[in-house]
Amino acid sequence: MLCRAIAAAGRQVTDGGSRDQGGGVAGHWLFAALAVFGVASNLLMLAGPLFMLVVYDIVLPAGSTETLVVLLLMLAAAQAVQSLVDLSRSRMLARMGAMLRQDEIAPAAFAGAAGAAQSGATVQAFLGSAAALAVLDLPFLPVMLGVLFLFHPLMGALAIGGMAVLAAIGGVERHLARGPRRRLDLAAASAAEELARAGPAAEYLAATGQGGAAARRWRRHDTAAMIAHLRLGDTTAACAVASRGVRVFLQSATIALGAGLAIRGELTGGAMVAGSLLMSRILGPFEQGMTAVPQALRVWRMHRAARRRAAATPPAPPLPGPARVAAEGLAVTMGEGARPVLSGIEFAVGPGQILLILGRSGAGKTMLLRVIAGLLPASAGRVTVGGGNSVPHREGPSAVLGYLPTHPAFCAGTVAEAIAGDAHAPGGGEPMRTAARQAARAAGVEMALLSLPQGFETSVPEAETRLSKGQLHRMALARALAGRPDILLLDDPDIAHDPEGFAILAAALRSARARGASVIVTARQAQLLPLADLVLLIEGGRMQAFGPVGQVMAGLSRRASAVGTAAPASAPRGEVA
Ligand SMILES: Nc1ncnc2c1ncn2[C@@H]1O[C@H](COP(=O)(O)OP(=O)(O)OP(=O)(O)O)[C@@H](O)[C@H]1O
Repeated sequence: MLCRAIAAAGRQVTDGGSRDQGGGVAGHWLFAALAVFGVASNLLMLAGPLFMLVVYDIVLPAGSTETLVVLLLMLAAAQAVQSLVDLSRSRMLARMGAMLRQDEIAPAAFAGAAGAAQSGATVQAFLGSAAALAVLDLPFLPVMLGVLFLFHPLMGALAIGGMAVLAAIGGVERHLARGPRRRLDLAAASAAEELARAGPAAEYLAATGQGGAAARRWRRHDTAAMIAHLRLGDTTAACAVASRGVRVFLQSATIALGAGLAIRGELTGGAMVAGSLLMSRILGPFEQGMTAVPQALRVWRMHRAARRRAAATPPAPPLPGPARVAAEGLAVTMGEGARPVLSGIEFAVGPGQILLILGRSGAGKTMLLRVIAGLLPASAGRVTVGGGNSVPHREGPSAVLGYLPTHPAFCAGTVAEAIAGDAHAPGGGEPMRTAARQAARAAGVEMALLSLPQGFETSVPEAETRLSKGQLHRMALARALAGRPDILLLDDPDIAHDPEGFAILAAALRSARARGASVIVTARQAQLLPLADLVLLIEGGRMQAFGPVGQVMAGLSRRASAVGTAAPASAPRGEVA
């Protein structure tokens, strides 16, 4: 049974885990084997006390050396079997941990993989530890306790009293450690954040000489963490010493109690010694179990939360129709009771149309693009991406979507993979490299990328140190264009800010429109207006106007001349007023 369980679990782990077939079978075998082996291990635990009982009460009075040798051999065999059984239980639990870890990580989207990997690693580490075995052994404690009661009720009562004292010490420890543990977590997190920020800010810190202030702040947090760590250590050490003292004393107290009962003829000498051994086999696992159970509950809650997160992110459905993006009564609120950062947004962009979203800094342009890209949920209304409209908020896979975020960043890999790896996954290879070259050409960055040490095969981290900010931005535009996406979302493409870049962007937008893509671009300035078919004006998160460019501009001009001022966004290259 053990071999089948471990082999099935091992197969599942190495195969990448098909939970429906091999995974489920392996899980059932493991549970069954764990239960059987748990019973066996705990029954074998009684071999030692039984040996004492027989030696003191039968072998010594009979004076039989042969019986003593046979009993000793039987005890050695029992303990060898118990060691094997416990080793097998540890191995089964470790494999169960690996299966659960795989369960958590497999469904996680790559973007959320860090959280899943962390919780998966915690689950695996717990199940591979002695604490997990201690939890599994807890249900067998009443059996041991029952045997002690059989020896004599007073011995059982002493064990229960000892367990109550150990539980009280555990409770005091939890109470005293709560404060230092909270302070330690806070200070350690602040120190880690200070260090994490020092990396990206290294140039600023060096140039302005503020490394001293940052270092002082980090040292303050680190010192607070160190002090809290010391206090926590003092508390746990004191409680551990007290627990150990109680356990050792109780073992001697059992002997004393047994001796007293033996003097009164209520207990045999063998039961006295066996009872003392049994007492240590009860109190040790009980003490371990007290710290292991809260740990197990924390790990279980973490695992359940990870499974819920995985279930809450189903794969995107296929694009149901032609490229089209529309919003109806869309609103976005960040946090409970907060003012909406977007409200009353309504628009529709068809295939082969370019929509320009214009607004001042902080108007809500990025928020709107993020909702369309499926990165932010709408709190009211809906956005449909593609031809369908049955799913509220958003539908459509991101694979057909080209996206240029405000602060583009790239995953590790080569430049070619960074640009076209997703558009051509899982194929990769030559088609991917060709697509990367074409997209880079369209974004005006091909020559810069070819001049890198290994051209398009240069690693992204190296390219990032060798390319200018503008070139990296163009590389991000190339990534958005790669694979000729049906829907193209460009957030404030700063390539538009110089004449050469403007011409490149204009050509890329016209080409996307010509092949029937729906294009949405955000900007603070109006110089992209001549390229657009539609314009959406936002102010303070609210839609001011939407429609064909000529119509919206004419409306603005009429409104402006009615109040005797110039039209705000009508100046082709002026900032939106
Ligand atoms: N996480 C957040 N929580 C609460 N409010 C936010 C959050 N992120 C952004 N905002 C607010 O939402 C509003 C719109 O922000 P958004 O980034 O969409 O502006 P924008 O029009 O793109 O500006 P810019 O042109 O400067 O990039 C801003 O007032 C901003 O302060």
